[in-house]
Amino acid sequence: MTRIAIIGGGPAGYEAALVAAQLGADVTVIEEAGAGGECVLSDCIPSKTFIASSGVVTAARHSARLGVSTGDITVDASSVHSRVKQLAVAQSEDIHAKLVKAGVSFIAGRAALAGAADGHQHKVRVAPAEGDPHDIEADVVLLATGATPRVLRDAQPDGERILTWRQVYDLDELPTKLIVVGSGVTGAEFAGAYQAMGVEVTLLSSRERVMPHEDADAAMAIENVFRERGMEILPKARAASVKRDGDGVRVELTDGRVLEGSHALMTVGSVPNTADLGLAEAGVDRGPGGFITVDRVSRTNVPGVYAAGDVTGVLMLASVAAMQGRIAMWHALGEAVQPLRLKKVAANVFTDPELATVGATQADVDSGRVPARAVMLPLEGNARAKMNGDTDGFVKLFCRPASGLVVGGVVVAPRASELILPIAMAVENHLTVSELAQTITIYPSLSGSLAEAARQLMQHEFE
Ligand SMILES: Cc1cc2nc3c(=O)[nH]c(=O)nc-3n(C[C@H](O)[C@H](O)[C@H](O)COP(=O)(O)OP(=O)(O)OC[C@H]3O[C@@H](n4cnc5c(N)ncnc54)[C@H](O)[C@@H]3O)c2cc1C
Ligand SMILES: NC(=O)c1ccc[n+]([C@@H]2O[C@H](COP(=O)([O-])OP(=O)(O)OC[C@H]3O[C@@H](n4cnc5c(N)ncnc54)[C@H](O)[C@@H]3O)[C@@H](O)[C@H]2O)c1
Repeated sequence: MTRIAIIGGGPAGYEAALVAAQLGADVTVIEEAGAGGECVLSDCIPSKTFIASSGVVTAARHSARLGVSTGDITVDASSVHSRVKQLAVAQSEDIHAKLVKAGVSFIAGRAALAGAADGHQHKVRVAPAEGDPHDIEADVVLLATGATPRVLRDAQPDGERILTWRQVYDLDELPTKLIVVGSGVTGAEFAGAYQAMGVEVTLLSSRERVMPHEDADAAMAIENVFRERGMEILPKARAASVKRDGDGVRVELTDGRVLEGSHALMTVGSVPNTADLGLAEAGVDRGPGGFITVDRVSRTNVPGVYAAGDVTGVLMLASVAAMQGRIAMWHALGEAVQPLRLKKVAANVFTDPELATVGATQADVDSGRVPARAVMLPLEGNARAKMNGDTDGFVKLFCRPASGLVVGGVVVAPRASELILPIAMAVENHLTVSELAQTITIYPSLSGSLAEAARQLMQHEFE
């Protein structure tokens, strides 16, 4: 029986463990924080639970537009935070139970590679939360240790006023004036959620616009909604330092500007968890930013040692982490396996409205990397969007110029995370715009705009 040791029990680690157990391997997962990892306990699940509460506030605030008055809206921060924490713990317990049921040995504690491999044998040093440190032997090791919020030298989080996204749920009350430092996906999601909850928010964007890695039209659409709702967004604003100042914070920008707020939320990216993992001693290579270098079947340079998830920095999404972990196990256990394909990964930003993408991007098309035609339809023309009072957003579809094959799309809309699936399926299954257009959609529905975009792209074929 192949012995597999998995260090880290987030989506990369636990999904790998389930696949390996299903294939009859002897699997041990060593995890420090709890089953499900930081994804479940402090990052993805808690932030989306928090955002679910903020969405209720937004709906209530906008209800008057639909002729419904709800009276005063109050947010009880401790109830919101305890719901966030309870849901995360419950999810972690579910995952733990699933692992145990699958026959996986789960050790709460830390682990590291214990030196170079002896032939095909790897040693993993385990420091359990309870009990004595010991070594276990494994034929295959998966490193799935995730990443940690990046800390700027002059902006040390104190857990009270200067916060990482993992610390916000410990506050007794919501901030009164929050400065969000960093406008990547994490910064944008939290800035939007806090603003919805009635917090005065200033969002610092080190670039020209928020979410510089996302579709420019989509990011600008979200930025416009944020501004309309009263958020202050400072472009080209890079924080040089964030200091505690009495009952508040003082943020100094690199251009000398100074901002004051009640709290600062640091969302300036993540660094891989590779410290004390024994990588150098075991000869495992790391690349730029310290991320573990892997190929498309999750192999490191050391035979028998795989890595998956945020610690590889490939694409920091739970879905990708899970797939990298599964691929590692399929490969290690001799199953037929398709190398990781990043071009077809659907992703979603949980702002209001949401921003979902899949496949080719506008940047691919503009640069000529992907020859494609595009159509963008604002939701202002969609009957259902008008009824719901949700017209901020659009759908955008890309297809091959001659064949009409759907190669990608962008949706900015309420629940774009659900609306992206038809485009993702079209991209995955090589459907054409004609095939998409000939699908009868619900009337009235937001998905009707997808079919309409496809119809418009069909028309171009004949021009
Ligand atoms: C605020 C936020 C929101 C996000 N929202 C989404 C989202 O909506 N959708 C999405 O797809 N992705 C989202 N992501 C990204 C997603 O959370 C990560 O891509 C995912 O957590 C990666 O999984 P992982 O298994 O690599 O790492 P993790 O989930 O971080 O798990 C790794 C685990 O390894 C443990 N560990 C580290 N070192 C050791 C050691 N030496 N021994 C034992 N255990 C160790 C850690 O404690 C951790 O629990 C979000 C990220 C952030 C920051
Ligand atoms: N919904 C989701 O799926 C979701 C949610 C959150 C995060 N994630 C993933 O996590 C990964 C990381 O995203 P992220 O937003 O945490 O990090 P990021 O690295 O993408 O963004 C951090 C931003 O902070 C800026 N920054 C850095 N130093 C700064 C300073 N001193 N002052 C002002 N700005 C500064 C950077 O320029 C960058 O734009 C992404 O790959 C993302 O997809 C996914």
